[in-house]
Amino acid sequence: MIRVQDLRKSFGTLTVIDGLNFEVKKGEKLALIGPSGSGKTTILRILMTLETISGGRIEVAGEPLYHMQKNGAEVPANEAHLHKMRRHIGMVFQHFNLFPHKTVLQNITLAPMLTKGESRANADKRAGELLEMVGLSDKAGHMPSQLSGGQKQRVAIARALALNPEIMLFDEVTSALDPELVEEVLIVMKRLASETDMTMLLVTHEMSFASDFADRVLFFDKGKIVESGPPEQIFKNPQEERTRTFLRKIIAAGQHV
Ligand SMILES: Nc1ncnc2c1ncn2[C@@H]1O[C@H](COP(=O)(O)OP(=O)(O)OP(=O)(O)O)[C@@H](O)[C@H]1O
Repeated sequence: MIRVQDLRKSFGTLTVIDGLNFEVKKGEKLALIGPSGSGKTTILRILMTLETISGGRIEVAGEPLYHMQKNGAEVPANEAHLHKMRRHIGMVFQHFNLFPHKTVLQNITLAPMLTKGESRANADKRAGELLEMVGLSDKAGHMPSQLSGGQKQRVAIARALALNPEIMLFDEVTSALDPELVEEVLIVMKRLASETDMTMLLVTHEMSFASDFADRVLFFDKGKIVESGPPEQIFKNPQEERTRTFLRKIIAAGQHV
């Protein structure tokens, strides 16, 4: 579903991603973990086409994301191509990014109506189903300012799902929440992971969540994959010293892994 080959990304002289290779199969749930500043968010932003790349190649659903072949040469993808490719992917951000002057329902229906030309009736129906799935049927007419952080994040998840993406990207979706609100968002995401065949990539600092959610975990440091494997391997029997050092620090900070 996603193939990343020799990906490089620099911001000016700072190299953030340095020759990255990985694949994500259709339906796979992948967690990206690693120290702060190691480039995890940048990878999701690149997949969402919010950042350009400095080198390498990414394929999504068999098509290059950023570059298209023209007479045998690679040329940068144009806006129309990026627009088409973005339809495969939905993203949920750390800071919800809801439209503050729209109701919960309008937040969810806006994109399907504007970008897919869906009728209001169809968009409302689908939004109703999604609100039920995230446990917020009673909040359709509320404004975002009337919701808790956990509720806002569940609306953001419903909004991303409204475009029926095949791939969902979650960037530290619980790290801006008060601790007592984290669980309600994790429950929704675990349900999504177990009940749908969407391909999902999750960046998280919560190791127990990565462990419950993912089929496979990538431990990532300084723009490179250090170790990749099922959660039991990465958390219980890591093969690399850098992974062990990272996990020791996490445990010392009070987390269960
Ligand atoms: N737009 C930008 N301009 C310059 N530097 C950037 C930009 N975006 C990210 N960086 C830098 O790239 C590096 C990787 O950032 P990124 O946010 O991808 O890391 P991360 O692993 O997600 O970190 P965290 O876990 O703290 O969110 C950091 O050094 C960051 O300062």
